[in-house]
Amino acid sequence: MASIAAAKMIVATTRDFAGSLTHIRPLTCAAVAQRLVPHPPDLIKWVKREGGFVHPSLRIARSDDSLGLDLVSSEAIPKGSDLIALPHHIPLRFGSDGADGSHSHSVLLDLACRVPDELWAMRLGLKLLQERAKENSFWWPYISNLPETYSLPIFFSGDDIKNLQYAPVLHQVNKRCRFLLNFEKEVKGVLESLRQVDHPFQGQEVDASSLGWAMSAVSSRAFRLHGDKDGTEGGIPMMLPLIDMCNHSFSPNAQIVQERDAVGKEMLVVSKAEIKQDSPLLLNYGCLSNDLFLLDYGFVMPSNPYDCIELRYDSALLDAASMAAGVSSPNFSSPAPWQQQILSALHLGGENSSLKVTLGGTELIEGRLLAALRVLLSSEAERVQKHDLNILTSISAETPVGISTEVAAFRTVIALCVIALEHFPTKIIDDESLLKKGVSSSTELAIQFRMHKKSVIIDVMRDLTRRVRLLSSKQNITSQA
Ligand SMILES: C[S@@+](CC[C@H](N)C(=O)[O-])C[C@H]1O[C@@H](n2cnc3c(N)ncnc32)[C@H](O)[C@@H]1O
Repeated sequence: MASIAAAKMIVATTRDFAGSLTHIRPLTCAAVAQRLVPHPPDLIKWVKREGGFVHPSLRIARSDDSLGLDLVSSEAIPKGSDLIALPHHIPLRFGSDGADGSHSHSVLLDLACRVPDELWAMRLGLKLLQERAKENSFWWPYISNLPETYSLPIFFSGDDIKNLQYAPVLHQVNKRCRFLLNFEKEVKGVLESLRQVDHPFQGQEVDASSLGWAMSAVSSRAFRLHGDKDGTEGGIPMMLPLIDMCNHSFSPNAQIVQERDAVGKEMLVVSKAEIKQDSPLLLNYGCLSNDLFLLDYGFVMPSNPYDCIELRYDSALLDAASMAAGVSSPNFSSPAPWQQQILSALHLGGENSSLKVTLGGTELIEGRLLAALRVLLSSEAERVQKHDLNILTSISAETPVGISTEVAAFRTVIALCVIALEHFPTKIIDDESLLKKGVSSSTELAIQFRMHKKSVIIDVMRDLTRRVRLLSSKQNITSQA
């Protein structure tokens, strides 16, 4: 696969690049938590010098849980306290300090326009690379404190990409690697004919590894907050120096708020619970699946309530699963016209269909899949048609088309889970013994990722088995009465 070769190439050249754009000090040692330079300037002092506020008991420290660096409080801080305030000129945005009408800025804009929307991090990454290359960049005290390398899967070896064992994420990794290789060519094509004065990267070479570094720095650290014109530009990505030293938790003790001051927006971090002495400040990066945590941030969350597995709605697969579950003559492949109509309304058939469905996460069974199962496993058109889609898609709507159809639907999903588990080349027990043997950090991350995916499937099976038992006993009581 070209993409895996790309990933290997990126791994091989990341360090070379880190040296090539470091104009202030050479990369002779990466001992200080592998930051871009060995002894970067004090970020807290820089923020204060620039007019920001940093709570006096905060300091940057090496995380106790090996999560890189974090921000720790040396004393207890009450709930509702201001912790950090960044004046509007400190965040690094695509437009910051660059909309100067210069040719180099329009070259940067032209390159940014070639990046697909879904890879928005690369756009801000171009700005970050520009500032990294610029001598006397205002943001150098921040940039020099960024990690030198990232644990995102685009930097994994080919074997570790395969070790993920999960097709939707393998697909995404390959897509991103392919993009970086193609974009390298495009960027080189644009830059080769430029005069030094128009060159957005001060004449320095940019390749797939430097682009990958910048894209990863942004995807793992940028926050998508409102722009200057409230509401109209929601979700503008910005890098927030110092604030981005906070690690992630689903039970955060701090949150970001934006406040308007005389000159623009101020970014504030306030405590949303008491910060205990010697505890890290924790922000919630979002209610994300492990796919996104891995692809964008390079870590996975154990017992992640938002993690799920993706499946394709495939009638032949559903027929097979249903038969394996003991459902007699399922007709997913040959729905009646009234069933076909509901499938179209669910976008699981006909034009504009979107066949990706999920299991696990907060929904247990994606509503569209549940509705399709309820509809296709029932032969009672009238009974089904009297419900609207809100009811048919809701797992908390109790057996809207009857207990036996509900049981058949849940059994079919359990069989789907068995099929999904069989697709993984290893079992959790094999993964555990691999981890015990000791493996590289990227192999460990890949193995943890696939173990969590398998746990999601097993949890769905457990939950549905419990529901089937409950429904079956209800059915027995009703038939005995
Ligand atoms: C915004 S930065 C936080 C500061 C970072 N620890 C550092 O050393 O610069 C996000 C990165 O921190 C790490 N991280 C944050 N929260 C984590 C968590 N809950 N588990 C594992 N790694 C985490 C990941 O490497 C992630 O890409």
